Amino acid sequence: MREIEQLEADDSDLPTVLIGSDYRLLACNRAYRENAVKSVEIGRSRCFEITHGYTSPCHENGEACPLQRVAETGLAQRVLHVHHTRNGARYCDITMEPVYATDGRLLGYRETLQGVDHASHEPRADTLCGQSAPFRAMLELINRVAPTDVSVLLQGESGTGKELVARAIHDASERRDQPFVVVECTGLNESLFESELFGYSKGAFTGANRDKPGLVDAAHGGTLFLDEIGDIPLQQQVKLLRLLETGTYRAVGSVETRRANFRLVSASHKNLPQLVEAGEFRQDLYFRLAAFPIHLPALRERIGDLPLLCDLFVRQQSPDKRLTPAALAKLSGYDFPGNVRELRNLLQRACLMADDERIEPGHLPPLAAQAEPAAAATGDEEIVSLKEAERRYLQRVSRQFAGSTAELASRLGISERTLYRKLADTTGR
Ligand SMILES: Nc1ncnc2c1ncn2[C@@H]1O[C@H](COP(=O)(O)OP(=O)(O)OP(=O)(O)O)[C@@H](O)[C@H]1O
Repeated sequence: MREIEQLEADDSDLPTVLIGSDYRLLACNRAYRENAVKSVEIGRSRCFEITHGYTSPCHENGEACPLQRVAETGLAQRVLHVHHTRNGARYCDITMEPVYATDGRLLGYRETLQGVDHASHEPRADTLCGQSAPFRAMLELINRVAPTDVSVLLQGESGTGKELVARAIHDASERRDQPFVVVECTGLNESLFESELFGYSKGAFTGANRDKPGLVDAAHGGTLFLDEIGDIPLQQQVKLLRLLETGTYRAVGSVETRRANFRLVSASHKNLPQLVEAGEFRQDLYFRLAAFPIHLPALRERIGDLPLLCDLFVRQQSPDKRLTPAALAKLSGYDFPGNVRELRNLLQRACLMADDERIEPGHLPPLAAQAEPAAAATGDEEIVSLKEAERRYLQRVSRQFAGSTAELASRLGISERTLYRKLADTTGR
């Protein structure tokens, strides 16, 4: 029972708890008690009651239960959950492992809860916001890699949040108090590339009338974020590779070799493996950059996050305004080639166009519809449930209709309240 005494006496800030096979708490530290919204009763309280407010285990509520997995496999597990804490509901990175007595008997399961500050499942400024499965899968990868020094490659379409993710990785790393330096690689020609990245010494070229440190110097101790890395021409790729392989560099016009100290995060909207295949990107450099690749889902792949993101951007622009369900339905049928950035810009404009607190479909610009399955033209009409047909129809008409929700409801022969409810179902995918 030394484990129990040790845990009760543990004064660290990481909430930690020992849980029995029946989900009851056997011991916990001070941080766990202070973090909990309910009072913790050792021997009585069950883990899912304290952290989720559930009355039954997480797996019966649609969430992965780490205890169940550890019991099955005997191996440590790490999962991402949303927990109720004193600071509200927040993402929590959970690690669970079995704990054995010296005689080999299973004592219970030790769970540590690491709060995630860089992401939120509610609208919160300056964090990565999302709830959908593709978003959570991305967040799990971010949380795993952030505390290490491994090079990360972010791949995703323009506007998917690559710079935001790069910052999140920096903020969640040991280097968070050191600089985060962004290098926009597009448009850096050969001489600019070297002098920007490595700096130059006085007299290196005409106009160099003083020593100038480069971005690698500026990032010393911190994170260097190379954005649009796919745009670097082959000659510069060699120089970057040399920097990464030797960990050293020389300022232009200098003979002094300097040692670099940065964590590398790079990003590209281009498909780098395809560029490698086409001979436009060096394979050896690609392998160095992509030690840990992370795919950032396009907004259309995580359309379930649309209501949350709309809420975030409308609140930021005009805290008193709200998007009507009809306007949300119009947005949800759109493809968003410009992703989250396009959504943010579109809502900024809509906030300016709406005179009262309701943002209606007419306040949004015309949006090209997503391609519908071309069935009718071939005569092979797809058979779907009437509910699904209604969903598709409502999405289509709310996209096309430029008037208010009240006018649309009247044209459809239903009350405005019924239309609101149906449209909310339509977007709650
Ligand atoms: N998950 C998210 N939660 C909140 N805001 C987001 C999220 N993803 C992106 N954004 C916002 O969308 C905008 C675009 O993000 P960002 O500049 O990071 O994208 P990017 O992928 O780096 O774009 P580009 O490839 O064009 O440089 C920013 O305002 C950013 O704050």
